[in-house]
Amino acid sequence: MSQGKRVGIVGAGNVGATVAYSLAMLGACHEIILRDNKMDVARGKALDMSQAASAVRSHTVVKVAEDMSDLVNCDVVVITAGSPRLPGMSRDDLLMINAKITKEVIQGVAKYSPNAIIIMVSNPLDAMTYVALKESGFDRSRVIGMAGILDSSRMAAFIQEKLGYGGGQIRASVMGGHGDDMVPLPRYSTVAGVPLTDVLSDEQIEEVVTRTRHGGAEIVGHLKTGSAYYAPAKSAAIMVDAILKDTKQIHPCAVCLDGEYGYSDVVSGVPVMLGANGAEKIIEVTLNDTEKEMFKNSCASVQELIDTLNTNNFFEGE
Ligand SMILES: NC(=O)c1ccc[n+]([C@@H]2O[C@H](COP(=O)([O-])OP(=O)(O)OC[C@H]3O[C@@H](n4cnc5c(N)ncnc54)[C@H](O)[C@@H]3O)[C@@H](O)[C@H]2O)c1
Ligand SMILES: O=C(O)C[C@H](O)C(=O)O
Repeated sequence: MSQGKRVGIVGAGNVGATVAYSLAMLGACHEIILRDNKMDVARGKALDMSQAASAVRSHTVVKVAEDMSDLVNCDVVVITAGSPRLPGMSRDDLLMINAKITKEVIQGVAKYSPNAIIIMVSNPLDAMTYVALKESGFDRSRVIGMAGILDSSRMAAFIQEKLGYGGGQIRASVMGGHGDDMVPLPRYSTVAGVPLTDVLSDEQIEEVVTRTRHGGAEIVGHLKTGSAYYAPAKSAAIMVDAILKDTKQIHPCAVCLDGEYGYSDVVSGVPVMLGANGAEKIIEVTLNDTEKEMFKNSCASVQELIDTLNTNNFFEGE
């Protein structure tokens, strides 16, 4: 199934290189093409990874794109180009700088890999997914943002830490945008099938929810020079693998809504069925009034960023 598949990765920094490494170790595709402005860094990492793939007898080869035109006929392209935040910054502070980079690289992707499925990673994630959608002109099913798998995994890890058991058996659920007002859903979270509310107190659940919302900043605070990359990269690799293998499994992903949950023309994180055609189906789960209100606030935050781009005539001339 994965034979002959080609994955492009734009941005060979911490996240991009780790996505590439993860895919190469899985043997998820035949070729990975790394593109970064820092050509020598990309070259060095591609060589290093191809040698690691060889060590584990993986058929994946990792190459470098001299420019965007080498990113031709990719099945999936992962976009991690852009600045990460530093301590004291919010993801939204990256809006204008990363929107410019996203615009430029997406135009290249649309030109050279017109049939690709784009997985956005750069922050602020939901707004960058919106930019990628508009700049590519692709159907919304082919422009998908990575955040929900990461945020849910973080929530699961924090639940495990609180409980002291259940690792690998925890299914946590997070919807909404990838910002401080994301929507962790304890009601849809379980430990080996047992509702979270049966094993943690309300107070403990609230602590998990708050820590999940600030999970990215917690790591930025420790690293100081950038943001998380192991869990983000693995989450993106899971999406790539699901698409290449046409698994039809459901993962929380950021997509442009078109009436789902009562919203349109705004990107938010929702459960999505991933397959060979990208986001093949959006699942609408039942939210109670409190959850609906949180989802509404989260969509409003993403909408504000889109409005800022429009106010700055970012999409003008298209
Ligand atoms: N969605 C998420 O959950 C999530 C998680 C982690 C990081 N991120 C975001 O991903 C982005 C990358 O993070 P990182 O830690 O890998 O940063 P990084 O600085 O390590 O890597 C970014 C890379 O992009 C490259 N780049 C910049 N402009 C480019 C261009 N026009 N063409 C090609 N390459 C270009 C840089 O040279 C650099 O190597 C950041 O915006 C970060 O906030 C998102
Ligand atoms: O926190 C960040 O800025 C990076 C990423 O969005 C994350 O959640 O780890």
